Amino acid sequence: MKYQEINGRLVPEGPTPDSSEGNLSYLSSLSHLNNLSHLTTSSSFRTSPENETELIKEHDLFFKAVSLCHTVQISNVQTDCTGDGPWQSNLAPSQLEYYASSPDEKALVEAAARIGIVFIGNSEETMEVKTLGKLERYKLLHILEFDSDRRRMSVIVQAPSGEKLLFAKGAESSILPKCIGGEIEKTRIHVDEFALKGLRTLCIAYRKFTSKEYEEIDKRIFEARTALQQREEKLAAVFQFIEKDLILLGATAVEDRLQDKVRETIEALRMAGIKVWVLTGDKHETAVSVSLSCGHFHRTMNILELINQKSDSECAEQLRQLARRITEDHVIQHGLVVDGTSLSLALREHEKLFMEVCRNCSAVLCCRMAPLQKAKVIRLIKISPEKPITLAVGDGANDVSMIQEAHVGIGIMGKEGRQAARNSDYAIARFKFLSKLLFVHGHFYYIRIATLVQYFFYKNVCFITPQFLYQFYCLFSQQTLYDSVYLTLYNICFTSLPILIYSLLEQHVDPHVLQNKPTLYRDISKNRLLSIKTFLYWTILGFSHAFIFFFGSYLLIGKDTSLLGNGQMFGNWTFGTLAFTVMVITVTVKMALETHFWTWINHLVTWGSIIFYFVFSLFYGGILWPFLGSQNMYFVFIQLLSSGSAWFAIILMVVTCLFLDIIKKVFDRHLHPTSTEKAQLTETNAGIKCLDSMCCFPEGEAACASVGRMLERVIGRCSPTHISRCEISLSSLCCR
Ligand SMILES: Nc1ncnc2c1ncn2[C@@H]1O[C@H](COP(=O)(O)OP(=O)(O)OP(=O)(O)O)[C@@H](O)[C@H]1O
Ligand SMILES: [Mg+2]
Repeated sequence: MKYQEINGRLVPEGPTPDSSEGNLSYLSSLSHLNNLSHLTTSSSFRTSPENETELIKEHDLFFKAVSLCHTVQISNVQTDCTGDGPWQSNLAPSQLEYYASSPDEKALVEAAARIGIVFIGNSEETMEVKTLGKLERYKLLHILEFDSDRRRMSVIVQAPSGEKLLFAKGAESSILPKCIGGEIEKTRIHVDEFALKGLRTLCIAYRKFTSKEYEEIDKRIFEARTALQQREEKLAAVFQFIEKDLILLGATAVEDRLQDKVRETIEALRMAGIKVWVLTGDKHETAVSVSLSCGHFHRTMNILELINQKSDSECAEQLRQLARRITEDHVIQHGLVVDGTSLSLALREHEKLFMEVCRNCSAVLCCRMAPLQKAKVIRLIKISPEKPITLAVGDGANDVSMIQEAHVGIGIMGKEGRQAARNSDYAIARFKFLSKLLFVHGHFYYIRIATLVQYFFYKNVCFITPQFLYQFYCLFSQQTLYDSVYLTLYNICFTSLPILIYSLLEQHVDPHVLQNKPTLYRDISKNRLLSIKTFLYWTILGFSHAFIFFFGSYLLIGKDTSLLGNGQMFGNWTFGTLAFTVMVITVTVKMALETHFWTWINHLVTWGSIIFYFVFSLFYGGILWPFLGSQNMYFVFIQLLSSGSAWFAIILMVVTCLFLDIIKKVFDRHLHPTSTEKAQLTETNAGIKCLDSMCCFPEGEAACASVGRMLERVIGRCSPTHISRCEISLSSLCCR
């Protein structure tokens, strides 16, 4: 806890971890007010005996509220070690391990424990708190659960004295309007100050119930919870009825530290041509401050605001003004801040105008968003005229709806539980891994899938077109060009493995280059590799290859040509087999030409497929198989291979087919290479690659340093050409 604010008095520095009994000196010091003067800002505060008791009461109630109003759980393992369970009153707080779905709650309960008000366990019916070593049992009557629309939660407890109390905590916008007592205005100012520092704030309040009041609300809660229809609405109405007439106790501010490399990751996303929007439930000031610190907003940016709009017309006017400012202000970049209520007004009737403003802003920040609003924003972007692909990243339960709405949903397994991760398409452990996920794995899989799909079309066009052309020469007699076994095995055995292995292993550029140069991602943006142009290219390539297979075979071993030494001529099946053989080789070598990353598996399946075809054909046609009724291919393949001219025909046709493709590739690469193609030329040192990945782990860093030193020594013995290469590798080591 960074700050606490108790009834208008600001405590600038939070308590520090202390003894096993909590920071007893802190609370006991409350009774010696000379120690307390530095904690207060209220000038009206005097250290008189009445104030002293009042202050102790306020502090006590505030911390009681903090340690009772939550849904934190205690780890059983930790509590087992002293006595017989979590109810042990002599349990040392340092042995307690708190678990919560909200990191704020955990921080607050831990902070209260350090002060000396230790939450030591709960069951369905009681909550136990130890105040300065004295055990107090609170009967837990009801929990009014937190939800992101209400932005608050409450508990109703029965104090040991028998009093029935409601403790509520939540966003200042949802608690302060419900308060009728306490230092509301002072607290509001303090909360704003905290938020400007980028801290996450919560307000804490309480209410006392008379027994009659409690009976009434108990009845209402029971009715709502057991309702068979519209339970949610009924519960919301009851919560609304209960959480009112509160007395403000104070506010808390918790620092929500950014994970490491958030700034770098956001910068990389931007360089990759990805537009970043931040959607958060946080307060406006907190959200802006966090956006500035994470690099979403820059100091040089012109920040436009659409906040606190009350009506449609006011909102429309503000939007028009913003649109005007964007055209008039000669600033390169604009950032837009919009809050939940203004956003719903903007989307009601002025959707187009709003989108127009957003389109001209390089960064958009939406704060105080309810979960469904986050999903709505994603839908709005999805259906905008540009039809962009949306990706949502979130870590909390309030991000689930937006994760599900986006084309790609990514959940971060973090302090806020696993709900987001469980509902996502991909789950990552840290935000920084997003760049590797997109720029390395995303890029690889896009290339792999794009090639896989188009190659399949290509190889089947190659396969079926000669059969079609053949019909013109066999009087449409339904005679097949290839034997039925070849027809069956073409896609299953002869040409399946190279593309399968390609689509699993291909790395067209070194992964480190991809990660360090996010701009390469632009080469595959807008589905560039699956565009009509590339699809047509592959299809035309397939047709041209098929024409070469068919007419090449026809010309080279046509009916009047004798190709065997003894004057024998080839028949129908030999003609078909020749075309088929050329096809299997061409299609496989074409895959080899597409492959940039050669492993032994690629070699095995590529050359293995061709060898398998030959070996299979030799056995298939070379033996009279007893279980085959008729064997059209008997000795056909062997006869084909025994002709030198057939070998010449095969080589000539394969080379002709691939030559066209190679020429196109060479011209393309030299005349207008893409950045990815340029990067492919960047030399990468295989030895350094494994070092690089080693450095990603903390344990690897020490090893890296020593290897780095060793390399430096080795450089001294290198030739000048090698030195420059080593230096690049070394500098990449030193960056870490
Ligand atoms: N456990 C809680 N108890 C009471 N109030 C809470 C709790 N968690 C959050 N709040 C309040 O409700 C607000 C909205 O919370 P929500 O979880 O929707 O978004 P967030 O956690 O602030 O931001 P993000 O969208 O970045 O996760 C918070 O800003 C906070 O003021
Ligand atoms: Mg949250």
